[in-house]
Amino acid sequence: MNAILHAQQLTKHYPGSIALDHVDFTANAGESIAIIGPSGSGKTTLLHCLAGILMPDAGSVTLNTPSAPLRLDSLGDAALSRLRREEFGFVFQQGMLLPELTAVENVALALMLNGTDRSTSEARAAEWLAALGLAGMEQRRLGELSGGQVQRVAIARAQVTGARVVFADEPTGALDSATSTEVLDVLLHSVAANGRTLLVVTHDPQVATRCQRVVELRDGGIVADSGSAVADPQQPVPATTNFKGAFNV
Ligand SMILES: Nc1ncnc2c1ncn2[C@@H]1O[C@H](COP(=O)(O)OP(=O)(O)OP(=O)(O)O)[C@@H](O)[C@H]1O
Repeated sequence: MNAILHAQQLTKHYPGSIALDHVDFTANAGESIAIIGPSGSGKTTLLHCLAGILMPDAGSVTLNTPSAPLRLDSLGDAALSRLRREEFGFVFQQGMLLPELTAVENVALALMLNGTDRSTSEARAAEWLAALGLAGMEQRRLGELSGGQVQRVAIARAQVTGARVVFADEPTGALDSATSTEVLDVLLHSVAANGRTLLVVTHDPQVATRCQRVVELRDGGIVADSGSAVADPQQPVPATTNFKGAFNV
């Protein structure tokens, strides 16, 4: 098993609450992992600590990179921002995309922030949008897209840079059930086709059922972990929708 992200004794306090209490956790390369648990159990705090968005009060997070293991707390702000831009992708319920930009500009921006020129970035972004079923919608602003289409834009943005780990927080939380299924299919297939690791915080049993591994939090601690089942990125995820495009753009 090839560990990609390792958390050791992660602890995070807020006034009046312990959001994370000495959590040990390892994500393996290519796994899709659902993080479930009641409201307030620490799911988002765990995701944010693993992604270097939030620094824990104690404990550490280590990302295994091809060159060497990197402890997130050993990096300065600039290095941490760069690592997040290059290695991590984010699909949140809202907030990661800019409404004043078009779909293609939103996706291309992730590449441009990493130094890729505009025309290359937009060409690559358009390929991703097409692979995720949004061909012909590249020039629409977010307000001209449905909720499910906006989440496809977010899924494209999260992966266009080649991020090795994708973090999602309630990616289907604002969608109806049929649209949730479609967006989930797009997310799981695109991540699997590219061999990425997916960590998804969810209240949606459908999301948890379709991930390879389920980790349950309660009161800031992991109380159940279905364990690493399949960590084979070549293994197809069962489809409920037919897709155009192989995703590995
Ligand atoms: N910025 C903050 N300030 C104070 N307390 C916080 C803050 N963020 C989280 N908490 C507290 O930390 C605990 C864990 O919160 P967290 O958001 O991680 O839970 P969650 O499982 O993601 O919840 P939900 O499912 O409702 O989103 C909760 O008790 C919460 O009130």
